[in-house]
Amino acid sequence: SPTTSCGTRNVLEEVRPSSSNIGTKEDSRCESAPVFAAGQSRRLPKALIIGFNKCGSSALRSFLNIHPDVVAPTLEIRFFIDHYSKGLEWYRRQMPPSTSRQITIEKTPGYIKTVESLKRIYEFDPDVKLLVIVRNPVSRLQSQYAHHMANHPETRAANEFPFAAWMYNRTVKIHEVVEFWSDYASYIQQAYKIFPMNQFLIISEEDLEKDPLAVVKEAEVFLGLRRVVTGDVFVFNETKGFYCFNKTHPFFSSALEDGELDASTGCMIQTKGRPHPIIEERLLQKIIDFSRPKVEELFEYIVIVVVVVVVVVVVVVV
Ligand SMILES: Nc1ncnc2c1ncn2[C@@H]1O[C@H](COP(=O)(O)OS(=O)(=O)O)[C@@H](OP(=O)(O)O)[C@H]1O
Repeated sequence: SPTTSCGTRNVLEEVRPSSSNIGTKEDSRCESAPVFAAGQSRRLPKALIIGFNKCGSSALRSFLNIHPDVVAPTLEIRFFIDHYSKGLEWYRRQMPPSTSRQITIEKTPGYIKTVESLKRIYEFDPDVKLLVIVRNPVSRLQSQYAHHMANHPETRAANEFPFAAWMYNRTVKIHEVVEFWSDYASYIQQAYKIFPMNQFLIISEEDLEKDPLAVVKEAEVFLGLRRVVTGDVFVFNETKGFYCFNKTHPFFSSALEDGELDASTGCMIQTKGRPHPIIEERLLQKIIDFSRPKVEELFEYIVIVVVVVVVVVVVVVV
């Protein structure tokens, strides 16, 4: 392994900042004089996964990262939200090394949430490609609940906090909770006001879950990558209940750099793909009813955008 200023750790260990060392003295010392493999350096992202959390954003990053022409830091760097004042050089230093043939993709689902971070991204690179992943609001709420319970084991042990209690035990009304977690449309509209529509790829978690190959192939075209990912890269894991990487595939070695991947199974780590709670019928119907207008708004908006793009293409061609 190449030697770095941090000692004898290899290049990949050296470039994976942990949440505890981002921006710390040790981190900058390690990055001040790295020795990379021939032709490698840290490069700023050409594409960003800007939304949405609990929608499969990590699996999307990890599945794109298997492409030989893609590198991606595992951590959410949150540069355009929390670290902007540290400057672009700091941001660049958080990236893994890449060759000139590779593109860097960074994932921070919170970027889509504020106009300020979107404007900063535009200033950073008006041509940057933007990936957005959305999900059925019911599953997104179940995922958020599972996340909450995993982070509050004391309530889980007491078994006193079922999904319904989590939904109702708040200062805001349940319809507001549902609307908040189903509102993809207004954030996407907000982003469309800053970037041209052709810079977005909107993906659904359901598609990623059912057919990761189709999503990765779509992304290859969108990102201008070589079309090299084939069906044998992914394999459905019955125990996990999700598609995972085929550990015998030659591309798997690049997936191993991903800190959210379980190398022994080829699947995403345990915190990705937790069991979801069963929702009692009446509450489920309420969630569906409250979320439907938001989802319809999203679909109407996406359809309008598709029609506009088709009309523009036809006009240009004619
Ligand atoms: N292949 C594969 N493997 C594992 N998990 C998968 C996969 N595809 C999609 N998902 C779904 O990703 C959900 C987690 O979403 P995020 O990564 O966006 O969550 S986070 O916001 O970063 O915490 C996660 O939600 P939970 O099931 O609630 O854990 C998964 O349902």
